[in-house]
Amino acid sequence: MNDTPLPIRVLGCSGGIVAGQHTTSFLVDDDILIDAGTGVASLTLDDMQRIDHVFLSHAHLDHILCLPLLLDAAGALRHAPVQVHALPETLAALHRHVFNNQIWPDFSALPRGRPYMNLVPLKTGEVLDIGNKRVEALPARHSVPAVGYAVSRSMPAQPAPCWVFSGDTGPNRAFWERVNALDVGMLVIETAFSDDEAELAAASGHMSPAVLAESLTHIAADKTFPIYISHTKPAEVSKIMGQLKAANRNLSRPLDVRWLATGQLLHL
Ligand SMILES: Nc1ncnc2c1ncn2[C@@H]1O[C@@H]2COP(=O)(O)O[C@H]2[C@H]1O
Repeated sequence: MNDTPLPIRVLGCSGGIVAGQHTTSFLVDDDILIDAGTGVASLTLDDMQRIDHVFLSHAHLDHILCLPLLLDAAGALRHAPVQVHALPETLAALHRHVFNNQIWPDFSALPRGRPYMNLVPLKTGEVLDIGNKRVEALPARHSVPAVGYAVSRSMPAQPAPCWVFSGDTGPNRAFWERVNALDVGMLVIETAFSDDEAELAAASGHMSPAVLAESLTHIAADKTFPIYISHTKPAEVSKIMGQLKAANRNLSRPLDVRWLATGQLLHL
């Protein structure tokens, strides 16, 4: 059914590893994985086998770490290669540095005749319809080529609310322009560092609370949706949340800012 709520399992949403937390990975329905961080390790073999499409936001380790292991665990159980979608630069980096037959087998060519994955380049702004779901690659500004994603039910007759994921990004007007044009049901946006680390956040293409608060002023006045904070660095979680709450209180229009947790189940 096209109008049933779209379940999104937060397998991981942390900016680093620590007991009980995992790095970025979201399971949309049961067949689309957005990023493949350490959260993938909490899936059963049955869960892994059902994943037909993996969308990667960028090539950094915390977002791709479990892809090689996922393919090794579930590849032989599947009848078709997993479609791995990402920017061409991301796919090239993966192929060169990970699936190079040294760090890991090249599963885009192995096993011979029935490889476990198919690398599918995408462009920022591209929209893919996958069964009854729609995935759009959104602009992001990070230290390496990156995208975010908007995911929704495909509804031919009417726009459906989207789950929007910023990916790793610093401030980026193009992202907010697209967000304002979409029917957003909920937004997951990163705030990796506290304001004390604002310099590092800027150098590494991330948000800090003051920068995020300024960015949130770009949301059109008629838009309301929950804003979930992700990708916080484990050593700074409480500092980031404290600073973000204070910055949000000072906005002329305070927003519905929430904390995203590993294991959370979102319904769009
Ligand atoms: N110049 C830097 N100095 C220290 N740490 C960095 C620097 N650049 C990037 N990093 C860290 O490396 C991490 C790579 O993944 P992230 O972008 O999530 O977050 C980044 C920071 O935590």
